[in-house]
Amino acid sequence: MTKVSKILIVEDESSIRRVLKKILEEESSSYQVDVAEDGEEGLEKIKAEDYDLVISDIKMPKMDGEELLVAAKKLKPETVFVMISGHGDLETAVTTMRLGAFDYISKPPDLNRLLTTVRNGLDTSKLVVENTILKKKVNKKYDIIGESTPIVRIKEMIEKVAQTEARVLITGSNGTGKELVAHQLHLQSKRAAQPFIEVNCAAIPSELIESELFGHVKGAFTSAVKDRPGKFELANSGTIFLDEIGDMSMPAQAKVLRALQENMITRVGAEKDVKVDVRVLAATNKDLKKEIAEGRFREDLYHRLAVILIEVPCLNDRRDDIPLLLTHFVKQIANEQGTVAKVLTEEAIQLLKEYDWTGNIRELRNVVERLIILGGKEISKEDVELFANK
Ligand SMILES: Nc1ncnc2c1ncn2[C@@H]1O[C@H](COP(=O)(O)OP(=O)(O)OP(=O)(O)O)[C@@H](O)[C@H]1O
Repeated sequence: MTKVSKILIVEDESSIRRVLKKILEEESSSYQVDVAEDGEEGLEKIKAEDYDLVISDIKMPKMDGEELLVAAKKLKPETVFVMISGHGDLETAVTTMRLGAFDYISKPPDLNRLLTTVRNGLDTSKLVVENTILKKKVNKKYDIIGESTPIVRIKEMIEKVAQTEARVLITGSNGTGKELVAHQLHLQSKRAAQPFIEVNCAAIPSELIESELFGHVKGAFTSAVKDRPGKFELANSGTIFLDEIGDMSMPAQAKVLRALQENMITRVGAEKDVKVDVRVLAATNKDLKKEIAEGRFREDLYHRLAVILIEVPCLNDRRDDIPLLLTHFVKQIANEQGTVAKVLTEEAIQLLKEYDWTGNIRELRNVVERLIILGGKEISKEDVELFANK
């Protein structure tokens, strides 16, 4: 069965409205066509119903087509708009394209052109919807699970801070979820549609870090065979996440400090500076105050980075979240493996809740994966005792 495509025609001239409706309904039985007489009525209908495509006249009483487009895109950004432009408003038609309209057709509408545009518009609509679903799936990977007081407090903080441009330093021991916090700060920010670039500062040898972060020009050093942008440039308009910042060498810290102070970077070997617009998030499992006292971390850089501090609590301090995390991981792993999720018995959950997890949620996830592979259909307390290795 073909999927129904819901189309709304917003047009004040009743003759054109009727003709358009008739043409579309005759073209395909899968087109379900609604009509509205002006922008205001159109907006009410868009609020109440999810349309795949809206065909809207530009000149209309009460609310014109451009206003309708802007208001509708705010409510339902994925709605595809085709504008109908009359003699005098070709320029407006071009403007509406910039405001997110898919296409425009001129009055009186040419039949073939109209049907092709509608078909193309509906194809685009399908792609946009699929894309949104995929993005949601990917973003779900970064959901922070937990309802304990410390986690709720962290989520509230993320919500407040994400909207701002403030730099954030995320601290906490290994595997507590610092990376998830950084992803959420990006996803809930205005920069969400722009790149999120992650740099693991501990994994890059100190002699390469400058080129990795700031890029290089051809010939800057032996292996620099061509110009290459660094992570700061790649993150332009978006967010850079400097993970394990406590492991960065002192010379590299000086360069990062300059980038933060001036919003400028210089590729290794280049003469000119490049302006960058990047939000900086950093994380560490080290006690940076101690690192500063021992001369391994620059105090000025610390103050640049830690405008907002988010301390992620370790799992032992939020044991109440363990059952939720267990269910989450069981589902997530079953999903990855394409199998049916197993069930943990109450006793198994209780036992896992009592173990000493230090901070590491990654370890908890590994244990769940092991239990799924080695345990029975229903994961029992005995399975936990045998395979959890705690
Ligand atoms: N609250 C949570 N809800 C769901 N999954 C979580 C949560 N916290 C951590 N995880 C999962 O645990 C693993 C480790 O988390 P993450 O990589 O964010 O930790 P980290 O603190 O950045 O670790 P590291 O210090 O080793 O870089 C990831 O698989 C992550 O998805």
